[in-house]
Amino acid sequence: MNNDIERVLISEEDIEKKVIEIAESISEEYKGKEVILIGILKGSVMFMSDLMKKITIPCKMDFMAVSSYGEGSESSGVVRILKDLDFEIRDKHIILVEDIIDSGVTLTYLLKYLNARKPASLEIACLLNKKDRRKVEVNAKYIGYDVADYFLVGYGLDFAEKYRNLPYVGILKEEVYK
Ligand SMILES: O=P(O)(O)OC[C@H]1O[C@H](OP(=O)(O)OP(=O)(O)O)[C@H](O)[C@@H]1O
Ligand SMILES: Nc1nc2[nH]cnc2c(=O)[nH]1
Repeated sequence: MNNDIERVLISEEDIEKKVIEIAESISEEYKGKEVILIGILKGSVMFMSDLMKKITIPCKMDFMAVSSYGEGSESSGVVRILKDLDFEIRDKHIILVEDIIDSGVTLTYLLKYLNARKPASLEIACLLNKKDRRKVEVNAKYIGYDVADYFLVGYGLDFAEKYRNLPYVGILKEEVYK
């Protein structure tokens, strides 16, 4: 697997430090409240579990699975819910947890969908932000790293379901996906 990586963009150690930083901010800013973290499957799984372990206030987890209509690298703008929440979120403090924001289409849709259920608050925590790729503006409260438009894998990010288990975020060699 490592042979398919052009170079490591964010090391395991750096990810760990960043996750702790974000968890500390959340623990401080939501003190006295209970938070529900909602992970968007599957890419967020590593970030979600590491983040949750470092949060020191009461915290629950739930997951959603979504897919964009029309596969391929460009999001079509339409999002389909494959798995909805188990929890009722009315009057709850919600943080959506994502591995990466790219076009912003997925999160824009989810914010609208979940806001209709009247949570007390709804924010976003994402590890990676490809802000130059945005088609729709999304305001994420917690962002790990702004990244350039490389094809990234590892720490939850896949290519054809592979590489999610790499402990770092790396740039995939072009010859692997072209
Ligand atoms: O900002 P956008 O352009 O909407 O793209 C971001 C979405 O794309 C990725 O998921 P993907 O569809 O690759 O599924 P996965 O998490 O199961 O890998 C990522 O985890 C976000 O959910
Ligand atoms: N695996 C992966 N998924 C993405 N979705 C948007 N950008 C990326 C990326 O660089 N890698």
